[in-house]
Amino acid sequence: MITATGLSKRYGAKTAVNDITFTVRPGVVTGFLGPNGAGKSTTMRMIVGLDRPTTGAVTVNGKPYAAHRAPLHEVGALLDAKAVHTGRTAENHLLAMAATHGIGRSRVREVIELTGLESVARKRVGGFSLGMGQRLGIAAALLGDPATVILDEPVNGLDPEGVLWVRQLVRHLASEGRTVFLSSHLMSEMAQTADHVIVLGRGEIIADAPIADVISGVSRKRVRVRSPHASRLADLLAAPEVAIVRSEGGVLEVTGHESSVIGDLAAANGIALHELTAQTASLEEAYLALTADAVEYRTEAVR
Ligand SMILES: Nc1ncnc2c1ncn2[C@@H]1O[C@H](COP(=O)(O)OP(=O)(O)OP(=O)(O)O)[C@@H](O)[C@H]1O
Repeated sequence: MITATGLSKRYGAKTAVNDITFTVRPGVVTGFLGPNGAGKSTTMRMIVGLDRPTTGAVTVNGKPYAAHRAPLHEVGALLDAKAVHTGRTAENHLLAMAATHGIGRSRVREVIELTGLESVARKRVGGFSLGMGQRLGIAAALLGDPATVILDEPVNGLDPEGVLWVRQLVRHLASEGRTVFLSSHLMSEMAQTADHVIVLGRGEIIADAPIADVISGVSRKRVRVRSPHASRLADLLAAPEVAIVRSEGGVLEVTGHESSVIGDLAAANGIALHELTAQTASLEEAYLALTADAVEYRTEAVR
């Protein structure tokens, strides 16, 4: 369990994280989403004591990270996969970490197998691909068999098989009752992996809910209508809160009316409908809608 209360981090005049309060619960996968610079990494660094909060506090399993006597058994974190001594082999890197906690060689072998690193375990980390580095970072995070696992962008650099592997691994870890907190930019990936999401924008929480609620909560439902009398129907549907986009073939994309309202209105006016389809927004659309005002580095549309 991770509990943050009124957590803020300022770097000089820059507020990276602004008074956030949240709980990451055991037994579910919680995704941490947000545009670049939203404050995800800063928050994760504060959770594991690598950054000191300017105000507020964060605890893991009831205590600040640094107050745990054997932190690797409490929290396993992958924060920067490149933060490894590149001259060491993967196995020696894990053995060195294990030695700090009296963790035996057999557990090192176990995490090497679990992360599919057997064939490269005796190779120097300096020559690793990004994907291998990610696997090694995950192996290190799991070394102490921790109750809480924090992974910053774990699928970054992984091939499709690796992405699937991470998804299955985190779901498995949650099913064992662990607290799993992972950040990602890949909304589609999160939709298939996380049960719950916390969305950060400009250092503030803009959503903290089950993933299905986030999708349905922010998206105004769109209805696709096709009719040989599209123009007449569009006139009838027009209202201040209603947006209608017309396209070829008598198709209207209507936002602001339920499909039942559109169907009833068409029937009452003797207008035939050839199609009436309610469209649900994807997680990607929901995310873009949520973070539209919170994107720090917006890419202007090319004219
Ligand atoms: N050491 C630092 N000194 C000054 N500013 C910092 C420092 N670390 C982070 N920031 C700023 O704080 C903000 C939040 O950064 P952070 O890396 O936490 O965001 P993020 O959501 O993890 O983004 P990304 O997805 O790009 O990694 C950014 O504006 C960043 O420039």
